[in-house]
Amino acid sequence: KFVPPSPPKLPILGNLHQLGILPHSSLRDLSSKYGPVMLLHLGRLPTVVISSAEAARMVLKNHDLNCCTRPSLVALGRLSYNYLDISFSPYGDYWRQLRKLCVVELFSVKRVQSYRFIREEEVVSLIHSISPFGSSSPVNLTEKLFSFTASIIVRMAFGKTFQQSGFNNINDRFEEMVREAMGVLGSFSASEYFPYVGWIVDRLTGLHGRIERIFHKLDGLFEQVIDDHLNPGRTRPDGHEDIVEVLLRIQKDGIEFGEAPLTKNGIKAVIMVRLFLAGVDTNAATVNWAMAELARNPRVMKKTQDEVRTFAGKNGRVTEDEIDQLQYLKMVVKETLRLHPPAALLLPRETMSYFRINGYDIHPKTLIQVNVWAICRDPRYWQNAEDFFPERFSDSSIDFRGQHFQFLPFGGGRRSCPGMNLATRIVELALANLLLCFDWKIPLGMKGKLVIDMEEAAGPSLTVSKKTALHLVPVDRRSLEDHME
Ligand code: HEM
Repeated sequence: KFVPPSPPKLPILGNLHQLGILPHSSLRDLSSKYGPVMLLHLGRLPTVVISSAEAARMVLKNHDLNCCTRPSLVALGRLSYNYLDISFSPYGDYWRQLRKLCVVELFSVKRVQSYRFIREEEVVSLIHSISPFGSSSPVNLTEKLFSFTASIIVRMAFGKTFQQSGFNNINDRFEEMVREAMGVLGSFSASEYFPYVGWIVDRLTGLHGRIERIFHKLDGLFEQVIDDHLNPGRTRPDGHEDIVEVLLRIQKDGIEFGEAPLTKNGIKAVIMVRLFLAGVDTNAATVNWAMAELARNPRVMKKTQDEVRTFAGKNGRVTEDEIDQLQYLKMVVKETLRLHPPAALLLPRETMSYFRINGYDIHPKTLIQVNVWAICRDPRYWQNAEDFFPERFSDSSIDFRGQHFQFLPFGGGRRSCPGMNLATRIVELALANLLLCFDWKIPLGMKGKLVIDMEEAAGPSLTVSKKTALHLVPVDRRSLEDHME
């Protein structure tokens, strides 16, 4: 028997106490001692943590089929209507059908292209919201970016903004709802880890109540949206088939998902988990980290701005057509995803059958976490790994499409992210326009210094975000130019 190395564990808790407040970082430290294939016991759950590109290749390529199901975790189960969503559904016919739906319908090149006008309109609103009159006080970019990505996803999914849908009150609470949901999804639920008694702990810590509360809030919203779509007098403000419409059409066509047509809960699960919980926060966090890195790296900021201002934005805005000219900006996005992959440990997988990695036995029903955050900062693959240096991608074929195992911000294999194209379009467009329209300054901090805190937010969440909101001072280029004329 060849069991992967494990750190010493406590009775009952196993290694849970060693995860710390930033599990990806604690796991990197542990793996430097116990190796790239390490076995932890999270309560009763055996978990293999992968921390090298070679081992990631084994898991996501060579043995992808052995470990491409997802574990049935409590919070994931509730928020995905009992695993009816694509990301958390077990591997099988239902998942395969949903995955096909994503590739062919929801995130196909054509569909993503058809929502281009939404992204371009929302980027204009973002720019207006930052500086309508060229004022130069600090803005909370984190907040603005969240509203920006949320508006895009809401319009793609529902065909309308919250205001147009008559849900004015939702807009303000939406960020809170998404954060709450991401929090419970990333929480360690005791029911998972401790058989028989775990559920009592979850009730005592309030996790059970939090899951139920957030589930009902979001469920009520989606119920209203679906009813609204079923109203025969409904008009399309955006003039395009939105995602709820696509899902209702597929349901009506009676296409089988597993053994039955898509149910209403299935529709809600797809909108809930995939669009809202994965589409909003990940994109917002990426643009936010990119702006934070640029603000503290003036050389890179200037070089990116020069490129954007030379090759794009002749009409005052960068359009999606122009993005392909912006090769350096694309490297900036890659470098951001390398240092700050929003899903630091990917989404958990579970093994379905026995296999071996590096000579170690991996048994069925083992949780697999790939620490892409650690791999992306590993000096064995990256020179000056902690530095923000986009040029490292200039003469390199490395990309994030799942074939380069040292760089997997979107995962790899069968369960890799199908929203990758949409995500990169949103991120690149936002960044290009923020850099075209404004120069950015760091506000003076409490101690009179120009500093940006790059700490990661502790606590449970599926997305690694910046701990403190990013405040920057926008200097409106157009007002500067007007002033000079
Ligand atoms: C910067 C933005 C994003 C990042 C970094 C990201 C990253 C990821 C990662 C790491 C996974 C898990 C891969 C694995 O387990 O191997 C994933 C899964 C997934 N992502 Fe994304 N994602 C992003 C944006 C989006 C968007 C915008 C959508 C759609 C609106 C989306 C849809 C999905 C879906 C459906 C899955 C589940 C796939 C499955 O289990 O079969 N993602 N994503």
